[in-house]
Amino acid sequence: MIPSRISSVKTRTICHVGADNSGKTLLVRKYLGAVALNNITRLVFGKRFMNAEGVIEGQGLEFKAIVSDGLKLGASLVMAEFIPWLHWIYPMEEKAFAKHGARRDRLTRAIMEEHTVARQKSGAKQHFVDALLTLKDKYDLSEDNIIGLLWDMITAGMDTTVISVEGAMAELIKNPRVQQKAQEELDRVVGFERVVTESDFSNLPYLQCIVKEALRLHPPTPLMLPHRSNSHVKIGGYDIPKGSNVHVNVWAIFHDLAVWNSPLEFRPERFLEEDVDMKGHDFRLLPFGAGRRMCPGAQLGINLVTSMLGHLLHHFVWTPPQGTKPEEIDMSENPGLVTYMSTPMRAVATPRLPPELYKRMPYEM
Ligand code: HEM
Repeated sequence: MIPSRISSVKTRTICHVGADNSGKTLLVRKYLGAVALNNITRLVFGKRFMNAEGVIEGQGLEFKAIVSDGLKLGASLVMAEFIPWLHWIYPMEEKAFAKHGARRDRLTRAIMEEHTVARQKSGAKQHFVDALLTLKDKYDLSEDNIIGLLWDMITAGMDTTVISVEGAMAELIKNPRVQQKAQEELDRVVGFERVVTESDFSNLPYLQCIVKEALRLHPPTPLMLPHRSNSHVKIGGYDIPKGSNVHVNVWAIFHDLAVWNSPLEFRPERFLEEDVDMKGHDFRLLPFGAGRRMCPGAQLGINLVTSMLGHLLHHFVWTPPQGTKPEEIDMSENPGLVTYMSTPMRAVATPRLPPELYKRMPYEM
């Protein structure tokens, strides 16, 4: 269960892009990564590791190094698991895992201790770490359980949102008609005197369709996460022995001509014509999986992606770098458990709102 404040995070993506970058070619992923990092660490730990100038210091550097090591180690584990004879290539892996785990636990325990002291002084806060520490006795959670849960949220919530927004932005630059239609909706609903907030989402149906269409065309986890069968089953005529690792190829379903009209076309209107659920009830669109191991951060993920896209589109007109045509944007993807675009997207952001709306805003922790 995710505490309500966690599901109502505000993403000030604009603070990271800024009006002073007008006309410059930006590496969009760099800014999205900074927003995702700050969002997730605020939700989980109640901390921003990156300051207003985009500089990461102290605990933040340690945090970033741990995330990056975890991803590298995770990737090698998957390879060795699928091709057992490759195990010999990774002789140090167990030691590396133990070292990584110890480093991660040290940092997390220090942060947990800070929260325990703060809670004793001024009562419970609503960050995920506080929620878990408060529920520790009720649900018999060990410290290791809590550390595991905290890091599940971090690793699962960061790349997925960045990939979704980068894919959507690439499509919006390739399809200026869609970008303009979204901006017209934002101008109508939000106007020119304030920024988008979460309470606007229900009045922005076209923006919501863009989020769905982006997750359909560019699902961040195209094979979902691996599941292991706990008994022998037969599905669609195939025997799946007990203990098999099973991947569901949602990418194939989302691009299937038998399921979607013109599946390769980025056309958010398809979801205005037919409202397709994407939270596990309609098997045509399962970017978050389905069933009891479905993504527990689905609604949070949707809100984060909607908020980031809403801010980016409301504040800026997005075009390809000078001398590049929209159709030249490389949309190929790197294979992996999460699939980033092979070539990080570059784009030019031109401000479209009054200057005061680009100022940094104070935030509450
Ligand atoms: C657009 C964003 C996101 C997408 C597309 C996404 C997608 C997924 C998918 C496909 C799975 C595996 C489901 C399965 O295999 O059945 C998953 C699992 C998970 N997701 Fe997400 N996710 C997103 C954002 C988030 C966020 C923001 C969080 C939390 C902060 C989160 C936390 C998790 C966790 C903890 C799991 C593992 C659940 C388990 O093993 O039972 N996700 N996600």
